[in-house]
Amino acid sequence: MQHSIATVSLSGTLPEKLEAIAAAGFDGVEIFENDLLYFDGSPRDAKRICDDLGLKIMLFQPFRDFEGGRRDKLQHNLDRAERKFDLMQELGTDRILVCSSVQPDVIRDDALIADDFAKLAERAAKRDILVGYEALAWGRYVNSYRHVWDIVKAVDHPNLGIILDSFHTLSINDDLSTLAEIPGDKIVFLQLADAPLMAMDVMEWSRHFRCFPGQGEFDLASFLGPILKNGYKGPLSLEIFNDGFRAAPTRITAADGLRSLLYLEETTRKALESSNKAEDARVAETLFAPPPPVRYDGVEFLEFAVDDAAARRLASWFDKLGFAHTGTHKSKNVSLYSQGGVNLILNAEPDSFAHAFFVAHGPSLCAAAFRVDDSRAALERAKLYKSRSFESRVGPNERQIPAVRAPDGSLQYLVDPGEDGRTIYDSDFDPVETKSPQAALLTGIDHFALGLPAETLDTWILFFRAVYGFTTEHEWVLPDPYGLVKSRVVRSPDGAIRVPLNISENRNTAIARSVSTYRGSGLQHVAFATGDIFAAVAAAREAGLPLLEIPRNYYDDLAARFDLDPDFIERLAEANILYDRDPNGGELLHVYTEPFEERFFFEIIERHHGYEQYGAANVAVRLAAQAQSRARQQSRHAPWSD
Ligand SMILES: O=C(O)c1ccc(O)c(O)c1
Ligand SMILES: [Mg+2]
Repeated sequence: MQHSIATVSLSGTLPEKLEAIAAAGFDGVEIFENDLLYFDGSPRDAKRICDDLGLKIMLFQPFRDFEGGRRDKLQHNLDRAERKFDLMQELGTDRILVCSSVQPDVIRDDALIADDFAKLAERAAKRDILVGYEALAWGRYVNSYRHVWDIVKAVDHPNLGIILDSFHTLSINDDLSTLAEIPGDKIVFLQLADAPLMAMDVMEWSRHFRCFPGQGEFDLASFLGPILKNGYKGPLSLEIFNDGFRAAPTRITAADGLRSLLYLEETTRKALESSNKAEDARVAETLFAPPPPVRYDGVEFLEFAVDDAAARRLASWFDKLGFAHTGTHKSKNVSLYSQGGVNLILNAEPDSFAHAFFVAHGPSLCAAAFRVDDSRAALERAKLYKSRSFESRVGPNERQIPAVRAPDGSLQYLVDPGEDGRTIYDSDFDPVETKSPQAALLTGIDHFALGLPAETLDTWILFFRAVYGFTTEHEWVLPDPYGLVKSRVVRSPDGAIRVPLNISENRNTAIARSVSTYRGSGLQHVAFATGDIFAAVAAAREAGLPLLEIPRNYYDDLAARFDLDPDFIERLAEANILYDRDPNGGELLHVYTEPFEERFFFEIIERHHGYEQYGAANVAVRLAAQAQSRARQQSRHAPWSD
């Protein structure tokens, strides 16, 4: 398939957009008229730039409010079209999008509208131009592709066809069955956009909330499949109106766009293959077919970028959490801390990736490692999805672990099961004789949550969905004392890996402060699983780990909300443990530490009876407790406090 994108989808000047589109690997572009109007060159200059970049100008758009107008305006509209045809000849493009009229005086007469288009098609034929008629979901009279198709059939002219746009069809839950009637050669162009499901004015929804395939909630495969089965041979073209994309870095957005089309091809291919029909299989074969996602078995380790001083400070927190120092890297200034299958790494190696990460972000999570059953296939899939791989400098006999760059440049290692029982730690670390670690109270990494700049959330969601085949849970909007935090969890299919992604549009929320501290995205917290949270809290307290104090009022409210034994509530209160219960009776007990140097904090979590969530009901009290703790510390350290 050829890939195209409308210039309106990106930030920047027209040259910047075109350069980013070419760099991302697109075959062509839709020139959106406004981008040309504000360009300080001629249409010929724009064509020259595209030619130099190897980009084909595949469509010029939009041409508005043509059909069904006042009769004394028809000649003017036809002459207006001729002017655009002149411009298109300078651009070297032969397709124009005519979107359905939104004018209140549009004449609701299909025969009259068909006659208007017959006149336009005749003029286009003289210029070897193809006119594509697109239904805007908010079109005054014509607002469905099915109505457009009726008119196109009535006109029956070789220079008039239909333009299909997934947003205008899926946003109104239009009947898709007519798609199967439209021959591929009558589809002048195909525009694709996803969107979150929203109950709002459809024009506002379209002009501000479209997103790339895989970032929203539309079933695009059910839209694209029938179109391809009918022999559409044109490009898949993204047309995205999105306020965030208008501000985001052009090249990142363009790269996301290409990745999203590959993801759409893969999901459509799978849908076609599942029908077990020969004609569907033939179409499926033309679509992007990377190796399927591998199996993800959990987080193998988390790696922190530190310097020697921060390493000492963070190591003492690990110690208080019950971790033992179990390994020293054979050739680098890297230390391993372990407990019950949980592995944490402190990387203070100079002149390394971690060091560069530390310089940029301070003490921070610079890498996560996922246990996989086939790292080679996982890496191949990632590369086919245009992700950058990473190879670290390794010493003799040390293991090269394949890694993928996450959207923020951090690393995500892909760790195969050890061969002949040797783990990556056996090959890369010298064991450290250590105190006999107490019975491990922490047994795994339940999840690790990130704080992201608000405009990058869609990029991360598409990355995890496409590159790893992860799924997303629904969005939580959570109250911070200083604004709202939005959270969406990406997770491996069986939930062995869960990564809550948190953003905030407000300036003083915990997430906003975290993004400022890290100067970009960063670790918000790590949640360790335990089978005995009370014992884990007692041990942490004994070791002097600063736990977050939860106000007494929370526990009084708990007694009102759940029929819990009063003694149990007292135990929870005494240990500052939070509690939640889901509608199925699943229970969650969890406790938080204070943040490590105003950066990330740790959570200890005990799930019961299939509880699958993350204690969203307790986020408000956690955020308030953190804000109050911070205020207390600031007042203690305030110069006027003594
Ligand atoms: O919102 C609009 O005006 C608009 C213009 C052109 C399109 O192709 C479209 O889908 C919407
Ligand atoms: Mg459109």
